[in-house]
Amino acid sequence: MTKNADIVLRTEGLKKSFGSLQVTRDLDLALPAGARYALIGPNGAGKTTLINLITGEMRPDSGRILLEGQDVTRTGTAARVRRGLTRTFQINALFPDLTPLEAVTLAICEREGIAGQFWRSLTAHEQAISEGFEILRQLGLADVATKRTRHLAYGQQRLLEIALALATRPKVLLLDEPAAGVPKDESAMLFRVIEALPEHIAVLFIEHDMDIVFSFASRIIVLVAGAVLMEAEPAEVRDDPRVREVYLGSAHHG
Ligand SMILES: Nc1ncnc2c1ncn2[C@@H]1O[C@H](COP(=O)(O)OP(=O)(O)OP(=O)(O)O)[C@@H](O)[C@H]1O
Repeated sequence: MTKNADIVLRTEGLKKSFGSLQVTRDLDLALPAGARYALIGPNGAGKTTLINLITGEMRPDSGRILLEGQDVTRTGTAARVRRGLTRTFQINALFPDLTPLEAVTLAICEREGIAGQFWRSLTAHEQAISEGFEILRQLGLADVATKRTRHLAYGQQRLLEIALALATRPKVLLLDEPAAGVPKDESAMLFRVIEALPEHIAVLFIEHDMDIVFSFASRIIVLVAGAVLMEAEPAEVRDDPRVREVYLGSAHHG
């Protein structure tokens, strides 16, 4: 069992309905530091809704969300990001005409509250630039740091989204289909980078490709109709007859 103190993100009894449709049913999750957890489940299981609830884009009908033991259920999205709860989206939302270095540096300046302050000492900006370059290097994007984003391969663009998320200094990183639209050979590369992110960051990712899930997740949470069917290590999930029946049996999606 993971010690209580190691849990970075916890949800308790989360519930959300859209009209009569219960999309999140009494959901209890616990994400320890260093987690590389996959969230899987058939289409409509409520995966994206769960991420939206955790980040604050949606309010739960009841239940609590705890970040490092602090209740953030009523905290706004931006404040959650400042406290280390960050996500990426399924849809690419990058600025095509900025270079990766410009975009990441800008994100760091935003974090530091020095964006747009040209009178600020140059040192502050220089620090932001070198931190930005370091993040890009970590993600294998150093070679394209000064290319315009529109000229990057799609897999590199998805990595840049993760770089922008890292610029917020996350403790919890929620990745909604980070490899969506990326060719299969590039998606394994992308997940190797995710796997190698700093140890202290807890990662929860939604992914439909089971090869990827079984290779890169340290644990898998299986969501069916808004409830956790099981949470276990990949081998156990793979062998579970309920998962085969409910999820893998209906795997013609994504
Ligand atoms: N804003 C909304 N209003 C009404 N219904 C919604 C809303 N958002 C999601 N739903 C419904 O809630 C259910 C869960 O949706 P959600 O997108 O969370 O599932 P998912 O597991 O992420 O699915 P997918 O794998 O297709 O992305 C679906 O039936 C969806 O139609």
